[in-house]
Amino acid sequence: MSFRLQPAAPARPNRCQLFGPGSRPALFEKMAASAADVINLDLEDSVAPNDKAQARRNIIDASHSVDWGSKYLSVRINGLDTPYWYRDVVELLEDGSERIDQIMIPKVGCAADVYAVDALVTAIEAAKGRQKRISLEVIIESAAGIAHVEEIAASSPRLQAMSLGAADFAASMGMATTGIGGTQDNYYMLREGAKYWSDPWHWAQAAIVAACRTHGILPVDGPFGDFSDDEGFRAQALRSATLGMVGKWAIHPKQVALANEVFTPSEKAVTEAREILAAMEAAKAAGQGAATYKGRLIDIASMRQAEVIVRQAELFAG
Ligand SMILES: CC(C)(COP(=O)(O)OP(=O)(O)OC[C@H]1O[C@@H](n2cnc3c(N)ncnc32)[C@H](O)[C@@H]1OP(=O)(O)O)[C@@H](O)C(=O)NCCC(=O)NCCSC(=O)C[C@H](O)C(=O)O
Ligand SMILES: [Mg+2]
Repeated sequence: MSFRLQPAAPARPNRCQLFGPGSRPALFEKMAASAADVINLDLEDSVAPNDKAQARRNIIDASHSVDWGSKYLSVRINGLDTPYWYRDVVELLEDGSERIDQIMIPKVGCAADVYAVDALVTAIEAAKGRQKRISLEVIIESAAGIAHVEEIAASSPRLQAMSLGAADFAASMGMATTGIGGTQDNYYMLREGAKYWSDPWHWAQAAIVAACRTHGILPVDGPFGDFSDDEGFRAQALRSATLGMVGKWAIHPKQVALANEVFTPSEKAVTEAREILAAMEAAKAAGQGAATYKGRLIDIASMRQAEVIVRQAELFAG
């Protein structure tokens, strides 16, 4: 372990982030009633330019009128390259209720993007005497974003979560696909005439997880566009969970249960993790640093792995 300890990410459930356009207020009550841990009301790409001002008003009104229960309530503002973003922040925090928890910044390309939003949020909070400190989340969805991912993860004490935005990421990278996440037909290895598909999102996800874990940020997988493909969503989510991501976006309500299922450790996994911890406690009491569990090696590092699963299970139980 480095002399500098790895900080813990915020201890709150973030298995599923359900998105809905700010221009469709009829969806808000349904979103609030869903089983998603986080709600993302969108002012950015799902809202047409002519609807931006009304969408802001809809979200502000809903922050007062809708019962969001225990949901973590996040609003995605417009990108810093647009004329909309500063009004998004100003109006949301001047007129929106204290129920708003988080602002999501899209297309972040460098730490200064987060700094700019942080400065504006800080000024408004002080001027308006807001009681709740707004947190930030960012989307890595450009070549610049992934190139600067570590400095972005370190950019602000307000930063709590970071997502991969597969659609804009693919566009910015010039990737030859219109798919939003998932298996890409042309990304395969060939051996003796058989195709073996590989995962073009893997390296960006791994870079995001490493940056997030270094700085105590929640790494989240973004959208899976084909909401008619449950198995495709599940496969993508399982890969993300295996890499260390804590949750995934839902762009349609039918994806919420899938994300919750994948990012909640199964009873079998939790039982196994507890058994590993017990076996290692017994080994330590006997003066040993390693032991055998179901025919395989376990040691002190296995305890740390098992603790990750037990901590997750405890988070969702309570
Ligand atoms: C994708 C949708 C446009 C589909 O909407 P719709 O045609 O209304 O869907 P259905 O008829 O299948 O709906 C069935 C019922 O579910 C309700 N519904 C629909 N969407 C939602 C929702 N988001 N939350 C809650 N409830 C929802 C319908 O009202 C129906 O209810 P009922 O009639 O009572 O049965 C739509 O789902 C949608 O707009 N999704 C979100 C789109 C969005 O926010 N996109 C932005 C995030 S993705 C992105 O930005 C890309 C990223 O940045 C990147 O670069 O990768
Ligand atoms: Mg995007």
